[in-house]
Amino acid sequence: MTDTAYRFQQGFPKIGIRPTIDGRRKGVRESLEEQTMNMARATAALLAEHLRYPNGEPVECVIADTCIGGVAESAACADKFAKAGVGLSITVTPCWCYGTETMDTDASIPKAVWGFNGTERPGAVYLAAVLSGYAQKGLPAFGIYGEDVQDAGDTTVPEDVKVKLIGFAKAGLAVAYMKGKSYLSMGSVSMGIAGSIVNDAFFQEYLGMRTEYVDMSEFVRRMEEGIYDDTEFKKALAWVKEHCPEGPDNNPPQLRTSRERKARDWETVVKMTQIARDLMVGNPRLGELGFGEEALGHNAIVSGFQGQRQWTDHFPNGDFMEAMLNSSFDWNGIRAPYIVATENDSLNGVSMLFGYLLTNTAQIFADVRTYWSPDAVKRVTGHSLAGAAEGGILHLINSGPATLDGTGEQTKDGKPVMKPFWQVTPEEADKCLKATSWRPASVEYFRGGGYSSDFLTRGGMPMTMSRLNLVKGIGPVLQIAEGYSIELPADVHEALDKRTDPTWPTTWFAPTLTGHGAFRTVYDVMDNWGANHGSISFGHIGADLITLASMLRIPVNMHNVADDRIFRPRAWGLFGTADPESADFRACGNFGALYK
Ligand SMILES: C[C@H](O)[C@@H](O)[C@@H](O)C(=O)CO
Ligand SMILES: [Mn+2]
Repeated sequence: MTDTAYRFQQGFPKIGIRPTIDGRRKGVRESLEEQTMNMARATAALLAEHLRYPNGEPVECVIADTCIGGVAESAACADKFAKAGVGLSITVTPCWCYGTETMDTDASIPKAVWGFNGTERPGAVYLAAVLSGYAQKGLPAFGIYGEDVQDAGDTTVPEDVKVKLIGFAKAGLAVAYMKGKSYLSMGSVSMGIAGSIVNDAFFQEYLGMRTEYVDMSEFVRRMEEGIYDDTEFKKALAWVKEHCPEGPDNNPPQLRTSRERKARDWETVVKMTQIARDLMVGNPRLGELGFGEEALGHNAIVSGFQGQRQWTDHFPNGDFMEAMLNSSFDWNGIRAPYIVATENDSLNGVSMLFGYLLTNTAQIFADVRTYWSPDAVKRVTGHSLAGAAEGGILHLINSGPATLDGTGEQTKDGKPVMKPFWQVTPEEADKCLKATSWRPASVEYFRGGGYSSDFLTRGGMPMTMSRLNLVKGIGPVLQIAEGYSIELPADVHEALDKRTDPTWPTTWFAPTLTGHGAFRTVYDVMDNWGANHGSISFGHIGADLITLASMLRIPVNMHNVADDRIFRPRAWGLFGTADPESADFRACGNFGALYK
């Protein structure tokens, strides 16, 4: 079985489509059956065309067996959906129907209603009626209503409706897919980083996820007792020798380790990579080797590795393991990334998970290290920042865990991009590997050695940095900054990079400014960042993150997404419309965590 087939054998949540209808027979219902079912079919076709599951297959929709005119048909549909593994629902209708009788009352699944904007029958009146019912019952639902009136026979889905259907479905699938999966904590708290205090109540109540914990000594046990696939190890080590060039040792001469020691470190970091992956998702080969329990894994969709300091004070650091697992390729070929947070920062891991599930692309994990003002750059390099970097830049850099996809060596129409694994070509994977060197770890920090990935992200990529923070008294809060990766002249990058640890991967990032709040200046973005880390996703996905956060009842405390791209449940407007940021906090607080 391939890596991808094995990992995704549990399957994926389906999208349930509910065509609702006016139940009156002898004329009304009969005249609407076909138009209503056509809306359901058009919605299913649209979503299957535009959305893919993490394994690259088109998403699947399940349509109710009949149109839903009343509660009996609602119940039959709920039954069908439960059996089919539906994780989110979209109700569609061109006409008036009976609100509370036809609504979907399963509180845990995200819901949307598309009310056809026509004149012959009042679909939009039903939409308003049923959304008031959802609000009254504490079941927030998304309302979709095309801006322009359509004729009754028009089976097309207007552009504005398409955007909303896709936006809702993408976020709803993320909610449904993470439910029941695990965060695997490998080790405990890293260097007092609060995000690595893995909070089980948050995972359980907000994400529907489990938290699993293993001590890092499990790596030692598996290495010493041979609980890994040695055939794969040999193949991996040979591949690493060919594709992962070792960079220069930046340590002071007296701290440099011997060639023998470096060779041993390579073996250890490859084994660590195999072991972390096996811990996350299991490995059927371990079963064949007589390790049935270990073969099963922890059903983890995201994990974190403490590393610093107990592990890294003695063993090679986790950088190679984290960087490779977070990438879309390794010695087994091109495959979906595993999501692994460094320093076991589970909250940044969740931000990575959100970005991954919304895009199917690999994520960059980084320290939000330095704000470089235009004046400071000018002072130390003589260079004047311009274009998207005009207002200053952020230096995103951390030992290791940034995906190698973050080199920007995949391209579309000649421009750097990060792609879902099924679009990545072997040549592109090779280019990402060639753009990365593996520098012997800084031994002052990492006494146990290891290798840190060193690369520079290509400029001009639209990117979104996000971060989940926990605040006592509120709970989780999400922050989002859309912007661009920046390409500096080589000597300017050199000069700035050499002032910190040059063995780590760098992304120069310029957030898009709005002129107010946290986006008045780049300095303000840095000054308002809630923690030491951020997760960076390719593309401008701020709107999708906001939709997802609202489904999970996580308020967004700062973002630079234009108002007309924001899509939240209709009830959010009932908490105030002039200041949606504050209303979001009230709405999330009022409805509470999705699985409470
Ligand atoms: C080597 C250092 O301990 C780094 O790992 C540290 O600066 C961080 O990344 C903190 O987030
Ligand atoms: Mn860090």
